[in-house]
Amino acid sequence: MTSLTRNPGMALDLDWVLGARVNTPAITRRCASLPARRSVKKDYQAAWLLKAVSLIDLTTLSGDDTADRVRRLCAKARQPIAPEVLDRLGMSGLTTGAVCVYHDMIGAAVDALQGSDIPVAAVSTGFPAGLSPWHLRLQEIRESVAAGAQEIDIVISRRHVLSGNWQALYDEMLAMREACGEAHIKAILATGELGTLENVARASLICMMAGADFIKTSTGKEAVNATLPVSLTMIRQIRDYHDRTGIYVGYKPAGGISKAKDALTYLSLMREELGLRWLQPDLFRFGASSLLGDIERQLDHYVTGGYSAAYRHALA
Ligand SMILES: O=C[C@H](O)COP(=O)(O)O
Repeated sequence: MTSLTRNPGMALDLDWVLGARVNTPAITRRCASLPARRSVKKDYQAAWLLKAVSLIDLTTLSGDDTADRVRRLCAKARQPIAPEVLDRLGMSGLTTGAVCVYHDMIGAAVDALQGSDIPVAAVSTGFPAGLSPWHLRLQEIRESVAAGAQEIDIVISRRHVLSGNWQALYDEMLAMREACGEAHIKAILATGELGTLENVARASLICMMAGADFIKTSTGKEAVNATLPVSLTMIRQIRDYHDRTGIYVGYKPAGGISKAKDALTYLSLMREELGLRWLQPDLFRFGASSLLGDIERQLDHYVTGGYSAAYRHALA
């Protein structure tokens, strides 16, 4: 896989953060027009769906996860699309971007992915609430890295955003990044709990200033997870951060993205707002547990002309 880009971060610039404004009606209008305008057909659609597969953090984050389930997920990450379908599409060697699991499942995932280039991502820091004692959240990051996770998805303290305590959010993010060492850090904002798009924009900037390699929308456990307006708000902050610093930060929408057509809409949004560079696995991932199943069905349909039953793709 493409080696991941790192964000060195910068000093907290509060003027920049507090100056961030979001034109909510304009964001809403732009997002409403996207699914209707986006129309990728036939060969192009198949190619874009294969691209989407390569960008999935194939995820299982359930209380009843077992090593067996994680091993099956890893087998799927190694071979996400049936070889005969891939063959008909003239492609080989396709894998997902990563496998994403809870800390306790890292060992099983690392073992099952031996010999592949697929990284293990772990959700750490008391996922999903992120409210366990501070020293334990940092310790969990260190232990996840020691167990073999190459990517760490942390959750920020929503209360720092809701109370406007930007310095505390910056300090928290900085400490978490340091605890990650060489592992890449994705900052989950839990946008469904941040109240306003302006808060989303400000939290995005703070996390990037404190060195987040990716900013991610949601844990998948909030009442509202990834949405297009939140995505547009976050990726415009990524663009602004890049324009001002030259630094590349990745984007990961997560939670509730389960349909191939929605994945295409997200890819189209990224391409229009940030350009093709942001459609590589080092700068874009889908956090998704069931998206792959629908993409498989659409590709099956493209190749065979008929839809396979969803149960045939139950694992993804
Ligand atoms: O980070 C990934 C999310 O937890 C996955 O959410 P999902 O199960 O709604 O696809």
